[in-house]
Amino acid sequence: MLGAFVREHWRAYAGAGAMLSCIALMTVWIPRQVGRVVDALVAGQLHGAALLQQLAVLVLAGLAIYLLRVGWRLTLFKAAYQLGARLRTQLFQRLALQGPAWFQAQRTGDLMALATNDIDTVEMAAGEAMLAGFDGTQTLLLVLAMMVLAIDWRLGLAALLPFPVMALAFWWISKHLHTAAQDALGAFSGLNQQVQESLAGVRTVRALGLVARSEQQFGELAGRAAEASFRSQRWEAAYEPAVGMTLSSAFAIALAVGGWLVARGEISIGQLTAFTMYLGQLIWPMFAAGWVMALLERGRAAWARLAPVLDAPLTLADDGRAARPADTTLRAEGLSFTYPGATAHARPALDGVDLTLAPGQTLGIVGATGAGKSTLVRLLLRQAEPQAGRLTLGGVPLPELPLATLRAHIAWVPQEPFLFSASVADNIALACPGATPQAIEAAARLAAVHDDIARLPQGYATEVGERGVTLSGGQRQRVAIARALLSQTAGGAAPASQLLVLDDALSAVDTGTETAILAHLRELRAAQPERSVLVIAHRLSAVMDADAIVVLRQGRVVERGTHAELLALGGWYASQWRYQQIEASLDAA
Ligand SMILES: Nc1ncnc2c1ncn2[C@@H]1O[C@H](COP(=O)(O)OP(=O)(O)OP(=O)(O)O)[C@@H](O)[C@H]1O
Repeated sequence: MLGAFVREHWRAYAGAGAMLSCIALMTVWIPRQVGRVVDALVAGQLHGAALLQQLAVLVLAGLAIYLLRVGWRLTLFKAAYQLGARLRTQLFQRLALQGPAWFQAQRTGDLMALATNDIDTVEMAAGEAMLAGFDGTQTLLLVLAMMVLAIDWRLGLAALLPFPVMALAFWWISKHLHTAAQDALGAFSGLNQQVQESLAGVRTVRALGLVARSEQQFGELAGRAAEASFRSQRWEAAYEPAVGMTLSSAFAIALAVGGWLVARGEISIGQLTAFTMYLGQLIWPMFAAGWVMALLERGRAAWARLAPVLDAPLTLADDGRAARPADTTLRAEGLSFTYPGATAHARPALDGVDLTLAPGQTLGIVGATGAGKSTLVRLLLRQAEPQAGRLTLGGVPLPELPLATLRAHIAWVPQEPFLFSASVADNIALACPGATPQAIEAAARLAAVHDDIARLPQGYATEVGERGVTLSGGQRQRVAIARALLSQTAGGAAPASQLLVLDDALSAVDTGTETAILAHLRELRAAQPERSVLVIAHRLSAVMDADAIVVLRQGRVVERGTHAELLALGGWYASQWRYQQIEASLDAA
């Protein structure tokens, strides 16, 4: 991935490399020139305008180095930031393709940390580290060549004696830094997870009086993250003393051996001056080496966390190519599903379910909690694949349809709908961005939420979601119903969906509102006779007018028929109906 990125942006990398080469050449030229100037001064051959000219050339060279340094950074960082943006997009695309089974095994905080912290770390490794590594190595080789070849090889070799020890120290530090960096990134992820959970559950935490415990937990995690970062920084900091000690030993050796060579007349004072300047120039490559190693180790640790997510096999295949069938009969045949991770003797969530929903019909699904109703919807939306049996739309098995086709066919209202941080109107028009205000209001009226919206401070323009007004559970459900109904009626860019799925979507509204919404749905169906509705409900009044009702118990169909037939059957439905009727009359009293 990194290699491919560098190849693609070779111009930026080559440009930055060329600028760095110019810098390195000028950098090694300067001491040599200073040496010459010193020797000429000592010999009394340089003064007046000639001296000023030499000094001006040196200053200009310094200025050119400065400008080139700015240039390479700008060129390269642009490329590195592009890498960051690319990685983030790739991560997001990958996440969008994953099915719920994959998300169940992930922690939100980890994914957020990957998208921010880990990608930043990889970005640093690809930008600064790569070029500083190149620059450091180049400067090191040039400076060494000048020291050994252009000044005196004996002096060069003697001064370099402490360097192998430093290389050994670097290797040892990097080994520890890699582990420490991995721990630090992991600890940051854990902290992120805690922030995410605490904020999402802040009301529950407060209501249960768990603020102190939550604070303590957070404090502990923050402490652990800080400690892990500190450990990693401590290893990083160990590079500096290693460089410092090596260079001071090298300076001591250079002065001793160099002084002796000058005394014997084998090198000039100017050459010794140049040599010590070269030694000083080794500071940057040495520090660069430590710094680059630290960045690369951190980058490698981040990449090791990022790569498995980018390469994880998709849990949801989207390779169906069938066209949208003309006949939209939905059929389940022998449908069975067991949740992954369920114990061997656990009952399947769905067990040999057969049902049919013809175009224009309404099918009600009822059953006690845990009977498998929501699981059926999950399979219908292909959030999971059945282990046995199949679901077909117009005879076409669902996996043979492109996911986009299937999802455009279904308008789904989940039990707990999500509202985005946007206006009510935008939330309703989520699936049909081009919908007119009139169409949005019509959908809101059908979902019996128009009056509630009209009472909001800015009506349809009121911001809701995390950053806006908090709507009640029932209002949220009705906004979601309006959203689904709009996607069934409004033209917009997307094709109108044909199947409305209400997954216990009326649970939080009162019986009167439920009756009003169901009456609207009936009117709508009369106008659009080919549309079908799947109603999942606890409250039987929501399905009593359905063309057929299926009762699930422990994943199996135990009763089926119309409301009247089921009452006559005298089974679960009939007793549940009686019970709910009594409950309703008690509520009314
Ligand atoms: N993500 C999951 N992992 C494992 N088991 C699950 C999962 N979701 C549901 N189940 C189990 O599958 C069975 C059917 O659950 P499902 O949610 O379909 O029931 P339901 O009829 O929709 O219930 P409710 O009316 O309470 O929403 C239950 O035994 C439940 O414990």
